[in-house]
Amino acid sequence: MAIQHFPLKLVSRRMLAPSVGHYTFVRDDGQPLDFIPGQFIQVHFTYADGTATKRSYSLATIHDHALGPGEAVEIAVSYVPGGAATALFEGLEDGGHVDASGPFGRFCLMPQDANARYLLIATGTGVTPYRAMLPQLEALIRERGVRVVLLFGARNPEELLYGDEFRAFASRYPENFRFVPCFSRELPAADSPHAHADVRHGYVQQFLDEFAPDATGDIAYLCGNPNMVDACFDALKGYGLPVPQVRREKYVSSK
Ligand SMILES: Cc1cc2nc3c(=O)[nH]c(=O)nc-3n(C[C@H](O)[C@H](O)[C@H](O)COP(=O)(O)OP(=O)(O)OC[C@H]3O[C@@H](n4cnc5c(N)ncnc54)[C@H](O)[C@@H]3O)c2cc1C
Repeated sequence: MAIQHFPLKLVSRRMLAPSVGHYTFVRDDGQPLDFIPGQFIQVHFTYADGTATKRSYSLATIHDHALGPGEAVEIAVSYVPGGAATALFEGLEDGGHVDASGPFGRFCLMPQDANARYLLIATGTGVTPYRAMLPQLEALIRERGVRVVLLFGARNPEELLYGDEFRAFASRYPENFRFVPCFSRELPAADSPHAHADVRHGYVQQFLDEFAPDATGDIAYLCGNPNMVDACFDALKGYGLPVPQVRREKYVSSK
């Protein structure tokens, strides 16, 4: 897929969590934007001294067809205190523009994979590639009965990004899709919709053992906080998963 440079116009923004915004853009040059779920775009801007810089954002758009001109290009932006891109996104009004390029990356489901199960692991906005992948996962569940465990690390229920969507998907495919939110600080209240049997208290890497990672049947995807990605990568190697079966996307700043 050719990398392109294009303007994005902000259509709307809503808060997913106290410091995470879901931004809906459209490509504003009349061209389509195709991408493979799991890929990301880069947003280009300049620091106050005029130096050019860029930041990467995974595409969150649920991808069930190639995006035509004018169709939503969605990303989730985590606000980082003092962050340069954070300031840009916080100050952006509806109708405002950012300069973008993409799509980039290979953190994608591979058509040749014949695994029995996917272990999808994320923290924070690292869950957005898996949102984009939902239609592909649905097709794999229907076509070859693949099983999926989504281990999603958040500090508390407020930060469980797209939690309702993943829960709805899990209830549609109870035999195949397990949604396991791991709360590091605060568990949901007993009457919260997030308080289901699969909720765990702790960090995602603490719960890998429960799912018995297995080199013969599993492919793992790790996305988000670099420390989490490294910890899970080491743990999965310890279970015997070869490196090509552990795919990683670390959310590091590209200053
Ligand atoms: C492939 C890829 C995909 C990414 N996808 C997303 C995405 O979908 N959504 C998203 O929000 N981010 C994503 N990121 C991270 C994103 O590109 C930025 O790095 C992040 O938004 C911070 O940018 P900033 O300019 O606001 O902060 P910066 O100006 O880069 O950083 C300001 C300060 O905050 C620290 N910092 C930077 N990031 C974090 C953090 N996450 N937590 C705590 N402190 C931090 C820095 O070390 C620095 O001290 C992705 C990164 C990569 C490499």
